[in-house]
Amino acid sequence: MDKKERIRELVDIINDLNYHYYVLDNPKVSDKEYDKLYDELVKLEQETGIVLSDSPTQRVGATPLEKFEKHKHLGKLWSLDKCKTALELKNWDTRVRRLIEEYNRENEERLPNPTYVVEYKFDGLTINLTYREGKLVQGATRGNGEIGEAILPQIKTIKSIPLSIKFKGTVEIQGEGLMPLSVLEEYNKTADEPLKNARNAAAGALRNLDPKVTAKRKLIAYFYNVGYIEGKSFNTHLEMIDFLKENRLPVSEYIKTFNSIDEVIEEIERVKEVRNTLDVLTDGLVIKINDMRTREVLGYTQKFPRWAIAYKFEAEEMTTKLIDVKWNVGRTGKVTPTAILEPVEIGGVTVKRATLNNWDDIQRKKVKIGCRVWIRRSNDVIPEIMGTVEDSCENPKEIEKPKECPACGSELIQEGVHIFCPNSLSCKPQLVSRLVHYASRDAMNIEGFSEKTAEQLYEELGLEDIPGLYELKFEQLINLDRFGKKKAENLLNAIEKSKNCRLDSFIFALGIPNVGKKTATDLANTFKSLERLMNATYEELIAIPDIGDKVANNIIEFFTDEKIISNINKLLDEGVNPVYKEEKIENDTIFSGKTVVVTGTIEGISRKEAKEIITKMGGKVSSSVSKKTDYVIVGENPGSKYDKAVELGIKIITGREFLDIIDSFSE
Ligand SMILES: NC(=O)c1ccc[n+]([C@@H]2O[C@H](COP(=O)([O-])OP(=O)(O)OC[C@H]3O[C@@H](n4cnc5c(N)ncnc54)[C@H](O)[C@@H]3O)[C@@H](O)[C@H]2O)c1
Ligand SMILES: [Zn+2]
Repeated sequence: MDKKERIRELVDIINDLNYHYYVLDNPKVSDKEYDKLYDELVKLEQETGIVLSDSPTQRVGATPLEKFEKHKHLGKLWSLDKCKTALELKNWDTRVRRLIEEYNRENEERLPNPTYVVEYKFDGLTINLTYREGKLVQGATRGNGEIGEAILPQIKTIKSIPLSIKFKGTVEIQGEGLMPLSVLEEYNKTADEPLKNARNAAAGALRNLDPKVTAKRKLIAYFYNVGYIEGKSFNTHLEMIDFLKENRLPVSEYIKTFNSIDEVIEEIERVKEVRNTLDVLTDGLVIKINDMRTREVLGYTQKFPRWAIAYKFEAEEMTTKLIDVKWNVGRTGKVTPTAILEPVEIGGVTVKRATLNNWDDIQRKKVKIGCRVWIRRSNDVIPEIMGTVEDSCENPKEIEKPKECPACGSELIQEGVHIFCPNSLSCKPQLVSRLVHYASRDAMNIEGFSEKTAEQLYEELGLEDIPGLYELKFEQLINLDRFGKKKAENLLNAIEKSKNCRLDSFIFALGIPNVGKKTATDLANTFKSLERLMNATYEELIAIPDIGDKVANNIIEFFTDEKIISNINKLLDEGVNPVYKEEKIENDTIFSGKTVVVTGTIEGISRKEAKEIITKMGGKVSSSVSKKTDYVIVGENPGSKYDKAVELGIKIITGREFLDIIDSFSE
């Protein structure tokens, strides 16, 4: 195919993708796949000089839907130029600086050196508010940048958007309507049709004809631009943001300025690490020139301003084909589906498997073998299937709900939305993973005990339960494949050693559903003995700060199961002896029995750590300085507590001295 034909083809493909994305709020491909086609088109247009009249590179967004009234924006809404690497960003900066220099050479009134404003690039639906005489009179989508859809009733459901403002002139304010990720997760737990991602969720909600539906989606919004204003102008972006704040529009707390592009690049690296902790979807950062006069000089292309650029992060969402679904049995007997995928790269990692929570989830997400599915992977989270790409199935095959255990063939039982293999005694994967968990480091810490060991013990020695571990004999082990004298002895010693264990480790080792290391420690600290924990009441459990209704019930049910009680008794009979050890508190240190206040930052140690150490050293940490205070530890940039300490003549310890004290304490 020659370049001209390919251009025609790409224009058609991209226009179709735009229609699904902007008009139907239901994209057919991931942004990464879209961007690849778009970049190819841009390159071909540059190479050939051919730009078709309906090329998507010449337009913003898409034509507004007929079902809404139209709104003509007073100031145009733009798209953003984008880059993905530090080098591309530097190239943009070089262009900006060159244009500034050219201007400065020819004009008396020089433009200032650029200051860069950095903001999150929110991934939701662009909205444009119109206020007249201090009243919110219109709210619209971006549409094609000049004409959008009027969706005022829908926009009014966003509670943080003020219906009236102090400023009385006509003004248009642009921002982004968003569905917080926590809201999306909550919504998807019970929705008949789960939403595939937060962007489509927000866009679909705002462009729903029924504002009641919009209201249920609990959207929020952030504003970042004044597109049109009567009788007022701003010298800088920051001034404009202050205007938005004064008029009580919701503005993101995150906004930073830098004087060099290298500092911006450092900031990008930093934000990449933390972006997964945000509760809203961001697909990058936007870098803007702060000075408004410079913006005027730099101007616009057909599609975007030259004074701003989006730095796009690695995509977290992709589409790929579902090849198969495998059902696996876990430690508790729960049988869960794993999706086997056509390998796909997401954020530099090749993803081949993803989780599907349960059979109901598969039904709600309309997932079938042979269809393309949406995968989301963010940092260390296990990849998850979010939904199916519409009209993407080739010979789709329904996923059947298993009736028998894939490992042992027992008839499965349904409990709520989950299915379980009831054969907890001799279903191999259940026993193997229980043994591995029991022996793991945070549990009984049996050194040298691997999954392979567990399988051998089960298959070759017929080990049926955890207490059986303590009856293993040297003669049995020595006969196992890959076991020598040394290895057999080591294993027996490690098993023997595990008998003297800490209560919290033992509780964790039991594998109570939803009781992790932290909860196990809380339980040990509260009940101080296994017997008291086994007899704990619901009220006692729920009174522990981090334990909720579900976990409390899990614990009670666990300790009423006769099989489990009998296993625990066997373990105790074998000599396992979990003891509760009080955290030892030193009573012979500089802080013993003293009241201590910490102020300012101490390098290399957090406030929380400092408090923990002082407590461990027998001191009492207080938050305010009074005559009863014995010591005030003063770090960098101390607050008024330092002045107060000086005024009351309280002994001061510097951050440096404190670090020395800790060092000599821990030696
Ligand atoms: N998957 C698909 O099928 C498909 C189809 C079309 C477009 N897209 C995606 O959309 C992108 C281009 O579309 P676009 O022009 O709508 O968006 P864009 O990525 O070019 O970004 C421009 C928009 O960013 C928003 N924005 C968020 N935070 C901002 C901030 N702090 N300051 C200024 N603006 C901010 C604004 O609303 C603005 O309209 C593509 O690169 C692609 O990833 C995907
Ligand atoms: Zn089974």
